[in-house]
Amino acid sequence: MNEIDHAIEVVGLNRAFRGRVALDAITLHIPKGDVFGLVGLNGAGKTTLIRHLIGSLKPQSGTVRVLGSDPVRTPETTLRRVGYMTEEDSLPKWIRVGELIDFYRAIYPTWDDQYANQLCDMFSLSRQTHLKSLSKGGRARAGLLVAIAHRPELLILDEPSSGLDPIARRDILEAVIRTVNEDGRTVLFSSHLLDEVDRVCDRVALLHEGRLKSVIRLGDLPDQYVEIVGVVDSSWQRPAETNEQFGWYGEANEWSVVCREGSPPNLGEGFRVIEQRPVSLTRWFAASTQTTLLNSPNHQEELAGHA
Ligand SMILES: Nc1ncnc2c1ncn2[C@@H]1O[C@H](COP(=O)(O)OP(=O)(O)OP(=O)(O)O)[C@@H](O)[C@H]1O
Repeated sequence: MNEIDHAIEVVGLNRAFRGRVALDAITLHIPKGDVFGLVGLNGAGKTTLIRHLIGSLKPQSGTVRVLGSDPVRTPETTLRRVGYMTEEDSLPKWIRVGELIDFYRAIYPTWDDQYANQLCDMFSLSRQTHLKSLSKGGRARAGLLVAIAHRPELLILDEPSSGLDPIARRDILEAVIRTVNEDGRTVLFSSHLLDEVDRVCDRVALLHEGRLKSVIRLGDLPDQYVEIVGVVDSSWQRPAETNEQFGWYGEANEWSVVCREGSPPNLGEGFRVIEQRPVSLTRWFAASTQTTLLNSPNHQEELAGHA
């Protein structure tokens, strides 16, 4: 693919904070028109990557192109074509919804008044309401409104669901899908809520400890991976993890492992297969980040949090 086909092109991006690596040689191409998910455990580097995309961090090495341009060198022209919403409740609380809309309207030449009004109705927002009198979820809706009412070519959502109830989350997802469906726009969606990611994304990138561990097309997950579940006897020793077979998970005498389809698994002596099942995004995520999960005393809670 050439440059024109990608909304985001990151090549060899490195970033360290005070000598500590946060992004390690990230190379990632996100095709135009995709709804693209970014997942990873806390501290994996998702927000740091996104901050490079919106030009708030300059690459220490490597290159970042957003809609074909460098967001650090040409922020005005690049960022006008981008919508961005962060997990932080960062909008000024003293402002009214209407004033917030007028402010963003002045920035973006492509602002769509009719669409903004529709979004106000959809998100039950009144222009007169002060942001401080809205709930956290209400302010998140206002943040989403001003991120998408200029119909950006690329919408970047960093944990847009934090603080939202499930109904509000659905609103956000529907708005995301609507935005994308129009004219092949691109969405980059960072989230810990894997069921949401599963529902809306075409492709998912997994960041792990600052590295890009995998990029998968969600539709390919059932064809590419299988989970093998079995019971083990006392002689069984857990085989080493490989690129083809990873994410051993279990306790006592019942264990499972995620395997790439087509590669014969090495399950070890004393493992009796009781089931083969498709791999869910949550299980794939847990398997791919297994080192951390197994090492963490709270790995069950982490799994539950990502379910
Ligand atoms: N401004 C900063 N100064 C120092 N360290 C930072 C800074 N920003 C991020 N980091 C570190 O970089 C690493 C990646 O952080 P980042 O916020 O990108 O992770 P994340 O995947 O977005 O995490 P979360 O899911 O918790 O939001 C972490 O170790 C974090 O502590």
